[in-house]
Amino acid sequence: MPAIRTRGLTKRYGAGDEAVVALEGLDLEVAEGEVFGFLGPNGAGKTTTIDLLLDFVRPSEGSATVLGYDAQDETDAVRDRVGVLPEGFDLWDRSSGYRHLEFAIDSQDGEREPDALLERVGLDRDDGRRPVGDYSKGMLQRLAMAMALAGDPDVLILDEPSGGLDPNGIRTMQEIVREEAETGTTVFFSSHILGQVAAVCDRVGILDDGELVTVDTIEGLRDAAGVGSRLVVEVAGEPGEPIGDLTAVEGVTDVSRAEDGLHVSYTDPRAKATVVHRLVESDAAVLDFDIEEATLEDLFAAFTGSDSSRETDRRAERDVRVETGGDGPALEAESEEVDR
Ligand SMILES: Nc1ncnc2c1ncn2[C@@H]1O[C@H](COP(=O)(O)OP(=O)(O)OP(=O)(O)O)[C@@H](O)[C@H]1O
Repeated sequence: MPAIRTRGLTKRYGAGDEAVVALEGLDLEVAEGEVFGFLGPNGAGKTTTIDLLLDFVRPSEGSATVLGYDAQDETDAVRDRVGVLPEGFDLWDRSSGYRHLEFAIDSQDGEREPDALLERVGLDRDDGRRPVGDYSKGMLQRLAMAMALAGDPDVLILDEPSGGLDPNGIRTMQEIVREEAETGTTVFFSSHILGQVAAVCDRVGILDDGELVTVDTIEGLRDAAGVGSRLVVEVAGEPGEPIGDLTAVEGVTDVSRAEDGLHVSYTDPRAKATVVHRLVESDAAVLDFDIEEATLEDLFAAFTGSDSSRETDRRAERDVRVETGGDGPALEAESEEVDR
């Protein structure tokens, strides 16, 4: 039995000429225990899909089940088993984080301890005792994650979970997703940030303008779209190795010269080491190199033909790497700002 199954799920807001088609004939299956990334730009229909799964809105057509329960007819059974971190949420400003968690645990018949949940999301005891009106955006997001976990859910639905989180917060969130998945929880992770989805998801569905464009693994998507990553190598002098020879390296798809250095595109990450090694062996001195990951925009451009802001996005990612001296979550945090 799939954890989530939709058939022809369609949602139109409004009627007649004014109608907005938020979701069009969604057929989707998410397996139990899977971490599924639901990717799409603003307005693609991600939140609408989640609202339909939880019966916050009614479909115009089609159906959905969660853990075998009908989303419209067996809503309580669905909500009892699902933990949700919604995109926008209201909390009681004067109540503490601890109180919110007590309430969330009670209302979901959970057995987890508020302090253990606070610790899990990186909020300490003192934070937990403060009114949430005093919390920063990132702290609120951490608390919302803890509330989603309060009932020990079988399905965890996260709608843009990284909003307001700093790099550490993003790392914590990713760790929680992995830990939950290890215990068999299905995670439905909605985001418009490819890097975050790629870091934790088994498979990804791309939604564009209410329609599911494709479902695949991240690697499968890159292969299918022919969108690889790029190595930018800053060299002093001319590389002795003719450019043509680098294109012969397995996994390399393209090599070109640009102002900031040699651009080597590849679909197989193992190609990087060979390329750098060959350049070092050549007469050129390798001064620096950088890896630019394919972005969500690249994948969208490949799958939907939509416009791409690849260069802006890539430059921003590179700047962050330089500032932080790191990669991974820091890069993702900045990409988020650029994307938003
Ligand atoms: N209550 C509503 N009334 C009218 N239109 C709506 C309503 N809710 C959503 N929409 C429209 O449906 C479409 C899909 O919106 P949705 O919020 O599902 O997208 P999303 O992928 O979650 O976007 P974001 O990443 O910005 O949250 C958008 O065109 C949006 O304007």
